[in-house]
Formats: sequence, structure tokens, C-alpha cells
Amino acid sequence: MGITVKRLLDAFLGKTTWPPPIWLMRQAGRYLPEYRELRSQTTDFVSFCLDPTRASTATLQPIRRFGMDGAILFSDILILPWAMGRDLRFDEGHGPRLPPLRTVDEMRNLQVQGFLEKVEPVLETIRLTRSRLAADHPETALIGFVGAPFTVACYMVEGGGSKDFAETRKMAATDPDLFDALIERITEASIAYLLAQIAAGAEAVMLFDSWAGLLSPSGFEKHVIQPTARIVAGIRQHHPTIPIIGFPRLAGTMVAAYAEKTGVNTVGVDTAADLNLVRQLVPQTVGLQGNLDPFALLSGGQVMEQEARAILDAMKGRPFVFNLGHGVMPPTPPDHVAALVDFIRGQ
Ligand SMILES: Cc1c2[nH]c(c1CCC(=O)O)Cc1[nH]c(c(CCC(=O)O)c1C)Cc1[nH]c(c(CCC(=O)O)c1C)Cc1[nH]c(c(C)c1CCC(=O)O)C2
Repeated sequence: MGITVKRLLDAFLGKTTWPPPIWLMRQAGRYLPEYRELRSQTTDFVSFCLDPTRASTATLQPIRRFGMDGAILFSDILILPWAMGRDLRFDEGHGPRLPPLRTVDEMRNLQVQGFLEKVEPVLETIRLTRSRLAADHPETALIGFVGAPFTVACYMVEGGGSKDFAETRKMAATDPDLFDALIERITEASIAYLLAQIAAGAEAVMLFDSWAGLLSPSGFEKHVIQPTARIVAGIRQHHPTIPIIGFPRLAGTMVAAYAEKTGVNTVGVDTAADLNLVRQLVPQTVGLQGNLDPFALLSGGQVMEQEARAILDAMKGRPFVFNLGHGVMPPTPPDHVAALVDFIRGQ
């Protein structure tokens, strides 16, 4: 067997490769008819995430259809709080629901050691997917992930999604000892979980900090930069060269401090950020990933190509991975995704 070059891993590590590698956040999901068919075979979403054969198949569906450079593990950021002992349900039309975590006792009862047993099916999904990729798509890299501690804490404290996560921000401001201890526990568990994902075969890992942009610069330093830096250091101790990607969504100008201080190799950029400015704020040694508007992909055609072109122009000469600025929207026609991949590969 020869050595297969995975361009995505090179780009994550700061090498400029052109055309840029491409994969999309939420590339597996409801916009694909084959996903809806597979998903309909299991009633609840948590069981689906814990079914290695089906979760592996969902991971590979967009690779089979579009030949992306990256496959992202099919799971959810809320599987970790579930494994740490919090109930989790996904109700149709309501998104995730967990029992709100508000007390010191609830925080102390979180499992930071024993939880690995509960995520064993996720690790099995990774092993199975790596062997399937090796056989059928040797150039596609497998990405593992966690939610970053602040974002996971948002869902745990609030008990689900929210437009402003007011209870979480209130706890951070009025009971910092409790909130800091919660972040600390999630950070510890995230290191162990990512190390286990890497041992199972994840070739890069990503930290989704979807709600990082809710914080002030001082809150961002404390609850986003510091825990992220600790997770990066915890992984680097064992895996000095594995690519680590951080996605501090809606961080705005705080992206500069994030890129400088966390140690991530590549920073994911959301739709609202101007890449011409971001490239001035982020050192050349740090890769960038993003940031096509998911609605441009939904629209397709000229709108999509113009927006994609502007992103490519802004990123020329930088280590870069093409992606969306947030996840694929469920009504997106799969043909638009195929057209986007063709367009990028044609550069
Ligand atoms: C905040 C967050 C969550 N989950 C995730 C984030 C961070 C990224 C972001 O900001 O979107 C991350 C995530 N969720 C999922 C994946 C793996 C698949 C992939 O990215 O291709 C990943 C990486 C599958 C999923 N996670 C979820 C679905 C939809 C459930 C279904 O198919 O029935 C999928 C495919 C459910 C989910 N999971 C979550 C919510 C709020 C919801 C409900 C809203 C929705 O449905 O989009 C929490």
C-alpha cells in the first residue's frame, strides 16, 4: 500500500493547497434523502447516534455522493453531557432538551471518568468509519469533535437551546465558582473524550463553540480561550501534530486573541466575518476555514458562485479549507452541494 496524501490534513496544519480542500458543517443530515431514510429506521436521535453501523453510514453518505475531503463523525455535541449523566432528548420541532443544571450537587455528580464507557458506541463508529474510508475513500480524512466547554455549558445550564442563554450568562456572572467548576469538568471530560476519539481513528478534531459570540472580551478570555487552550495542551501532550480546529462562532474581533492564544491549528470562521479583515487579524501560520453563507448554498446558481468566488479571492495564498459559515440548512437541494464541490475543484 502506498502513502495516501490527505490534502485536508495538510491544509489544517497550515499548508497552502489550491484549490482548497472542502467539506461542510452538517454535511450529513436531513437535506439528504438517504439520511432521512436511514434516520426513519430508528425512533430517537440519541439511539441513532449510538448505533455504530447507522451512524457510520450517515457519516459516509455525503462522501459517497460528493467526495468531500473530510468526513465528520456523525454524532452530536450533546452526547458528552448525556454520557456525563444528564438525560438528553431531541423532540421533533423543539431541538435538544436536558434537565437544567443549576446546583453545586448537580455539577459534582457529573461523571468525568466513567463516562467513556457510555461513549463506546461512538468510538466504535469511528473505528468502523476509518476502515470503510480506507477501503473506499482513501483520500478523505475523518474528523472527530466535541462542543467546546462554554457551548456545552450553555445547553446544560439552560436545559436546551435558547436565543440568548440568559440563565447561563446569569450563572457565569452571579455564581462564578459554580460556573467555573462546571466549565472545568467539561474541559477535563473533553480532553479524555477527544483522546479516545483519536485512539479510535479520528485524524483531526474540531471544537464547536457555537455560542462563543455571546461573551464580552473578558468572558471570552475566561470561558472560551482558556478552556480551549487547556484542551489543546491536553491533546498535544499525547499527539503533538494532530490537527485541531476551533470554531468560535460570532467571535468578531475576538478571533485575533483566539488564534494567538489557544494553540489551535485552524480557526473556523462564521458567515458574519469578512475574511479580508480576518486574514489581517490571524497570523499566517494559522489556517482558516469557512465561511460561505448557508443561504447562498440554499439558493445555488450565480448567487452561490459569486459568494464562493469572493471567499476564494480573500483566501488566496493562505492555508485555507472551504466550508460554510454554519451548517447546511435542511431544505438545501443536494444538487447545489454537488455544484459547489465542482466549482471549488475547478479552481
Ligand atoms: C449546537 C450544536 C448541536 N450539535 C452540533 C452543534 C454545533 C454546531 C452548530 O452550531 O450547529 C454539532 C453537530 N450536530 C450533528 C453533527 C454531525 C453531523 C455533521 O456535521 O455532518 C455535528 C458536528 C448532527 C445533528 N444534530 C442534530 C441533527 C438533526 C436531528 C435529526 O436529524 O433528526 C443532526 C443531523 C440535532 C441538534 N443538535 C444540536 C441542536 C441545537 C440540534 C437541533 C437543531 C437541528 O435539528 O438542527 C446541538
